[in-house]
Amino acid sequence: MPQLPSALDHFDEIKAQFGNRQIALFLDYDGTLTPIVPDPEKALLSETMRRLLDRIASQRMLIIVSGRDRANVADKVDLPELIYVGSHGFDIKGPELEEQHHAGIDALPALDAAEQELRDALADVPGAQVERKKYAIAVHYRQVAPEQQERVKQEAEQAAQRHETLKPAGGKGIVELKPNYDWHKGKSIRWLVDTLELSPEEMLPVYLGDDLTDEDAFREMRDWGITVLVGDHGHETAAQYGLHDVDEVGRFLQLVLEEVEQTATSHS
Ligand SMILES: O=P(O)(O)OC[C@H]1O[C@H](O[C@H]2O[C@H](CO)[C@@H](O)[C@H](O)[C@H]2O)[C@H](O)[C@@H](O)[C@@H]1O
Repeated sequence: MPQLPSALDHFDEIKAQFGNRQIALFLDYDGTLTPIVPDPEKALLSETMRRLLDRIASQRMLIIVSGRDRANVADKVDLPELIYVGSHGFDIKGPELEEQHHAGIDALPALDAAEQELRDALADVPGAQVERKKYAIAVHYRQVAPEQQERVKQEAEQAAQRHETLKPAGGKGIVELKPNYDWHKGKSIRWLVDTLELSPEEMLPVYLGDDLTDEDAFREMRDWGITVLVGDHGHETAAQYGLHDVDEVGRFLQLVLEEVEQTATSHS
C-alpha cells in the first residue's frame, strides 16, 4: 500500500472533521466492498457487509459508485433504497432520482459496434472476457495466459480508437472502453452533492475506492471530502487515508456505524 495514514488508526482524527456534520458515504464496489476475484460475476457481497451497509443507510446517506453496469451492481448489493452510480458515473438511479449522461447515450451505437468487434476478435483467446455495461465495456485479461495478455489489451485499445465517441482506460486486469467525454466518478459525485443539495455545513462526504477510476473521485473531493484508498493499484494516489483490504473496510464501516448510532442515542 502507498504510505498513507491508516483510516482505522486515524479514525478519531477523521471523526473530528465531522464536527456537527453528518457523514455521507460514497462506496466503490469491486476491491472495496468485495475482494477482487477472477470471475466478475462471482464478486459477491458478504451478508455481514450487506447488513452493515443496510444499518448505516437507515440513518445516513450511502451511495454505491461503480464501474459496473448499474443494474448489475444494484442486484449484487441488493439494498433497493440506495442510490447507485453505474458505468463510471454515466448512469445514476435512486428511488427518487435518475440521470443518464448524454455522452453515454451518444456513445451507445459505438459501444454496440465495439462490443461485437471485440467478441469476434477475442473469440479464440481463452480466458478473455468482454463485459458489456450500459455505457462502457470492460475487456478482462486477468484469466488470459500471460503471453496473450498484450494482444487482448491492444485489441481493446484499437477498438476504442476506431470510434471517436469512445476512449480506453486502465483498471485491475482490464481495459475499459468508456464514452469519450470528460465525465467520471468524481464528477458524478459532485453532480449528486449539488443535486441532492448536500450542504458542506451539514454533510461530510467520505469516499472509499481501490482502483484507478477512484482516483478521479479522490482528486475531485480533495478539498471538500475525506478519501480512502483500499489496497494498492500500483500508481500515485490522491487519497488522504488508506485501508489494506476489504476486511479493513468492514472494520472502518463498523466504526462509522458505532459513531452514527452513538450520535443518534445522544440526541434521543
Ligand atoms: O468501480 P468498481 O465497482 O470497482 O468496478 C470496477 C470494475 O470491477 C469489476 O472488475 C474488477 O473486479 C473483478 C471481480 O473481482 C475482477 O475479476 C476484475 O479483474 C477487476 O477489474 C467489473 O467486472 C468491471 O466491470 C468494473 O469496471
